[in-house]
Amino acid sequence: MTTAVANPRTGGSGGRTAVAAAGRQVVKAYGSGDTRVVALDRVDVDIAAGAFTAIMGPSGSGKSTLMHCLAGLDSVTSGQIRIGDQEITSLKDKKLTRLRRDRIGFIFQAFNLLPTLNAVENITLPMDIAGRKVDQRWLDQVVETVGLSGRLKHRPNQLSGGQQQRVAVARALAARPEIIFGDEPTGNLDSRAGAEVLGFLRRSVDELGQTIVMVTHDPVAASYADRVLYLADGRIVDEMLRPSAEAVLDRMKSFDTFGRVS
Ligand SMILES: Nc1ncnc2c1ncn2[C@@H]1O[C@H](COP(=O)(O)OP(=O)(O)OP(=O)(O)O)[C@@H](O)[C@H]1O
Repeated sequence: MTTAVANPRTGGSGGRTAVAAAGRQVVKAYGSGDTRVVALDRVDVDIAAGAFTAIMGPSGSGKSTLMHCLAGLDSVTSGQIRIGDQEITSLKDKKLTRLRRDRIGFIFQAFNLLPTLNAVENITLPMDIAGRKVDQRWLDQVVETVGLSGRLKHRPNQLSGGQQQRVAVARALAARPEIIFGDEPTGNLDSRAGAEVLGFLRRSVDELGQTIVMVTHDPVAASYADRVLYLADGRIVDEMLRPSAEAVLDRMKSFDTFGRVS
């Protein structure tokens, strides 16, 4: 597997690495006049296919906004967003909804499982809604990868938090989306359950070829990624390849110091 990546500052394609999603000169501003906040300030970014990318940065730096814009959950003020070869900023609502449904997976901090459905019904729900046939072999592989084989008939309230999050991970993987976006996907799990879920995400990249983008505050979570992008004040200010938790923590501290003295 390649972990080669593009340079977010130049927007280059990183050689032959396939790009799963890209932003060009993305600006996102909220409000107007005195209350105008520029959450993203001309961001150029390429997300490598088949790789695990973490987005980090201080609170309010624009992490969630960037993820929501890349995923087509939020509109941009100006600039372009591409999912694969599809430019999405010009798409009408209906087409965008369909693209999100068919090509993108989401894992949020709240698991968003339906309490009346068992684990496997929750996992296949998006495909059932989309009227897509479930690929049983793939489903078995995903369930095996996330270690849920013995829990498929359990409803969410019969599962631990970590198991529920694994159901949410399996739900995102099962539809074989081109790209999965996670917003603090392990944010409310204890460290052991969080490590398990991150291990599954890592395996899905290594063994299933999945592309994952994850927003996180946690250096340990970021260390599971191939590449960490650092945001500050709505700009990508740095990146780290093959990060270790210690190196990520050190980088965060240096930004912190910089932020306070500047
Ligand atoms: N709906 C909104 N209306 C107005 N301002 C917003 C809105 N959403 C976000 N912002 C502002 O945009 C900036 C970036 O917010 P964003 O949530 O992307 O940051 P973040 O890095 O994800 O923060 P955190 O780590 O605290 O979740 C912040 O200054 C925030 O106050």
